[in-house]
Amino acid sequence: MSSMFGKPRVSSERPPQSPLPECNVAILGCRGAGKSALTVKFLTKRFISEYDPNLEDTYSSEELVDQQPVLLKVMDTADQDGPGNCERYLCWASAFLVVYSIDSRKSFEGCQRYLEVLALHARGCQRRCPVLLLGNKLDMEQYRYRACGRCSQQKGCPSPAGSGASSMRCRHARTSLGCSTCSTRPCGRCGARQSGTFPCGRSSSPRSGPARPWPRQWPCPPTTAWPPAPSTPSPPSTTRRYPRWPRPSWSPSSPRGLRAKGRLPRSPC
Ligand SMILES: Nc1nc2c(ncn2[C@@H]2O[C@H](COP(=O)(O)OP(=O)(O)OP(=O)(O)O)[C@@H](O)[C@H]2O)c(=O)[nH]1
Repeated sequence: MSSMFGKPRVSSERPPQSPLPECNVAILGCRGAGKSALTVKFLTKRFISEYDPNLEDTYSSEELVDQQPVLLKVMDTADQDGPGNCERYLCWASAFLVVYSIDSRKSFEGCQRYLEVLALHARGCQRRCPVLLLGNKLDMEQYRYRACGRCSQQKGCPSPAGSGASSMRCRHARTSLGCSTCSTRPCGRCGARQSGTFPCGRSSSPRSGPARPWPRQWPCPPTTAWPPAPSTPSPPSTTRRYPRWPRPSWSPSSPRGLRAKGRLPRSPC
């Protein structure tokens, strides 16, 4: 049994005649939401920042799901302007991931159109496909728009309860989406950017800490939680499990793939 992505591989123990069950996952969302980054992170456990926004591809990886080996196929879509030509993934996928960036209200609102398309498709479809609404770029929490509770200005990504996720019958992955304070954001009513009490009278949460200029820097560099993308292939190390190159366990369906997207360094071989 060899190791792949830190998980045990079982392919060598499988009789050759029994094909793996397949699971097709389509990753949807507005441009820049981080779909490709998520895909790459999942496949390689690395964060790679360069990208070509116009490329779309499907990748496959053997994974363990409930202790069972599954051939997971991930379609990293690249719609130009919201859902279009949706048949290519509606008929193909058995699960959908609708991604938005927590620092972009526009990307969140863009998800609504995808969820509507999926809901429409589900109505005319016999099989039920799970849909997950996913808030991405959690390291950008400090730049996330938020609603001012006093002014009722909905500038930010709403909480899952108000997101419409339940009415769209999808799950909403919320890791840091909760609106705790907007003290580091301009107040929707008075425009002030400070902690404590705003000129309009709204108080900030004590959890907010010191005020930060907003935005401090844009675009935000990846935090330390994201390993920097090396420009050359990383040799396997004992502390970090980066895949060997070339990696046999997953592959883009076309030569364009991630490498063409600039997301993967070229193999040294
Ligand atoms: N800070 C931070 N940046 C991210 C994260 N995920 C993606 N990005 C950056 O966001 C930008 C867009 O990411 P992509 O993965 O290309 O987004 P996409 O949804 O695939 O965009 P399209 O290919 O245009 O559809 C890139 O500059 C990424 O480096 C994240 O979790 N944190």
